Amino acid sequence: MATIPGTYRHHDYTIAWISALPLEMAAAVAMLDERHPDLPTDLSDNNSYIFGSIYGHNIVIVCLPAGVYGTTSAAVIASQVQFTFKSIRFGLMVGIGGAVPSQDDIRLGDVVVSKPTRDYGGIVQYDYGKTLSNNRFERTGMLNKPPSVLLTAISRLQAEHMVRSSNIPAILSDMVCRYPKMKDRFTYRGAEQDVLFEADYDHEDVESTCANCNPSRRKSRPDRGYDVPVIHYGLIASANQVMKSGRIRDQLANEFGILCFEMEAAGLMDNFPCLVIRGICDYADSHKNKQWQEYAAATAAAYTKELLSMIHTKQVVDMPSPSVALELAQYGLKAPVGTETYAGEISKSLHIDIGQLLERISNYDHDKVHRRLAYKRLPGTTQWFLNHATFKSWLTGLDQSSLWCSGKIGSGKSIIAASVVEVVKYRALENSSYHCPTVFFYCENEHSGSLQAFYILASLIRQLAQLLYESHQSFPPDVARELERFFGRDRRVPDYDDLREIFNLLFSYMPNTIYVLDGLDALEQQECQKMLLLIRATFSSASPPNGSKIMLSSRNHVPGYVNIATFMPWFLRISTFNHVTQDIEFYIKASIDDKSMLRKLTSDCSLLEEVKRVLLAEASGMFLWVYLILEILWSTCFTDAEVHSALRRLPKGLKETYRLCTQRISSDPRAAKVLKWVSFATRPLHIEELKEAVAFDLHDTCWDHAKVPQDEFVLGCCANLVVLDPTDGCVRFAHSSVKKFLLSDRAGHDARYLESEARGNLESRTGSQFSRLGSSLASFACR
Ligand SMILES: Nc1ncnc2c1ncn2[C@@H]1O[C@H](COP(=O)(O)OP(=O)(O)OP(=O)(O)O)[C@@H](O)[C@H]1O
Repeated sequence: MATIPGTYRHHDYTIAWISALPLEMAAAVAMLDERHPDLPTDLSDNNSYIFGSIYGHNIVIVCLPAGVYGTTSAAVIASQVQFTFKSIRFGLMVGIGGAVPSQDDIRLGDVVVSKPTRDYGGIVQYDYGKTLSNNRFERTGMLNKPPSVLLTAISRLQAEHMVRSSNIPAILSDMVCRYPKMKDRFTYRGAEQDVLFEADYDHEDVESTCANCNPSRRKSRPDRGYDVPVIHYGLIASANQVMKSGRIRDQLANEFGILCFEMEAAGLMDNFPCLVIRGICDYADSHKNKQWQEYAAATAAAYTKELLSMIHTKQVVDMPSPSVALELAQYGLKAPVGTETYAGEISKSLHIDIGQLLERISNYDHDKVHRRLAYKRLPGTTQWFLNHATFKSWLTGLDQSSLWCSGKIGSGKSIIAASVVEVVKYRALENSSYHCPTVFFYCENEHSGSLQAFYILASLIRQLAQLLYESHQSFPPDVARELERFFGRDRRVPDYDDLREIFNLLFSYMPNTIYVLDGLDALEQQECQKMLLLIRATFSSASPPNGSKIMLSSRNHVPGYVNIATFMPWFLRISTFNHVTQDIEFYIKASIDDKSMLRKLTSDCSLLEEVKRVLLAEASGMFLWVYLILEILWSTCFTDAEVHSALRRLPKGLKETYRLCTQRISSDPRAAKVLKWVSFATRPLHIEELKEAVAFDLHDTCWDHAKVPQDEFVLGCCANLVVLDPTDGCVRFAHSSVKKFLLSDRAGHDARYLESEARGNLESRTGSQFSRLGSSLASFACR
């Protein structure tokens, strides 16, 4: 439900972030996108809380009382948190821990995340059990696993990190930018300060640092060559005692396969669905000291933030609350998803469940598209737009209802639109906490019909109906009547005019709503005109009707009109032209840093600076061009001379660049296959589906696993024209213009990429009897 500024209540908070030490709490606070005002707590709740949000999740941060650590203290905290915040769905125990270096190549500053194994739920309470007569100690009991929403997010993030580097460095530099005071203590300490001694060599002098320890007893480990923290997934040991012995550490680690030691998790796991994340600050031996604690707390917090970006707020809200979940778990039951949001019938006059009703209005997953675009944004970019005086006056002013963001192809307008949606729907603008109901649509040719006015309007109606229902738990009678007529028992098939009327009705019941529509230029002329006429009729003057506002983003020209400003002159306008240069510069630098982790383009720093300079000068405002050129440079240049030569012959504009990409891949028949499948499947294919589709031909009659290519091949063979979408694991074109280019420029590339042939191929394939492809292939046919 949308939250009005300054009115967060206890029940708005769904995630508890638990820290054991103030320095861990500080790292947690530094991760907040937005800090919320304090809330009063019950007299019986002695905790002190800090409130805020990350990626739209409302989070309460709590710290154990000063000097009181351990499992018992954590258990008490957990029960108080649950008492005060009834909507908390799970906890994140985030802080520092001691590593077991023998289990994995774990270094100080790395992060260990608790992950269940066959025998344990992720945490091993090694001091819990019974002493047997022969003086042996038998560990008993298995602590609960983290909730599945977190385990799924972990898997997704693990997969992500296999294809791209983690966002932790970016999150940490953002932290230092926002909180310069943290720079001294919460940043990387240096590889030379990361010293590991042999497990059986004890610290020489209890009072001092390792200055007196024998350097010859240091374990030599290869230089990693990078300082980005590595994430390790596995078992974490928890007990009420500090682990300060290399020998016992390794003994326990060998017994359980433990990666890390800490002291609180065991107190939480059985009372509270929880995930434990530990930044490594020492090696749990007698040399243990505090030098790395702050940085380790920061890396664990940054990982947690990245993990939260993998989880949608609705997934959390739809989880049963821990008390319900624990109760149901005792009976081996699971709570039905979404019961809290959509309980029962929508009103007496309606005869279907609200969820079913919304699905009937539109089954388009607008939120998923949003997540994908928001995810693409490089942190730190699009800020120029959000800080633009015109944007601010549109968002907060009383006399401006309409804004148009215009710009050329690939200049980042969709990403800007997604940033605006993030700001107004899921978080608040820095220092202004502006939150309001938000309805949005990104025009993408992802599903058949999705570029039609009817389809867009249906999605807007669905979102408005959902917002209205969530705020009142029922519909006004006239709305209920209309919804019943078309989407309830009567199910009359609506035409565009019917939808327009329903939209107008809902619009009038939803004041102060923000509408964001991106990419109307992708529509055919007639469809675009329908949408623009509707927008003009609804937002017919500068001042906002019922306080609602609209932001359109599109290319400069829209089908049927010279541009939006000539059709609706009262629209405020912000052009990306000239404004995105700084973002593009940042994007070039970040992309080069990213790519250099895998392979350095050159070791000549001045040449690398030259690459950056030329790219910035030639990009002419297009992120997309930069993205493609970087791939070309990295996959075709292996000497400095080749880099110099490539820089002199850079393709101008997107068309020339696409042509170069397709020329490079045209000799590879498998690349043509990938392009065909990505083009003509009626829905985006999951990478696993695509790999299978590419693996087999029409003459194949049985499944042969050995033919299935690797992910890297499928993604790498098309010169970055297709990309893996980490939010759903599907493979899509890097941009909608790629498909248009491929279809329009057939003469310029491989003739195998012909629609008719692709159709025939796919149609025959869906009819064949692959054992594994089965249902997935049958579910999409050709357009
Ligand atoms: N702020 C950003 N951070 C990271 N990547 C970006 C950013 N802006 C743009 N990009 C990259 O450039 C691509 C093109 O951006 P986007 O789709 O937003 O352009 P557009 O202006 O909406 O294009 P079109 O006119 O075709 O709709 C994106 O898919 C993304 O890969």
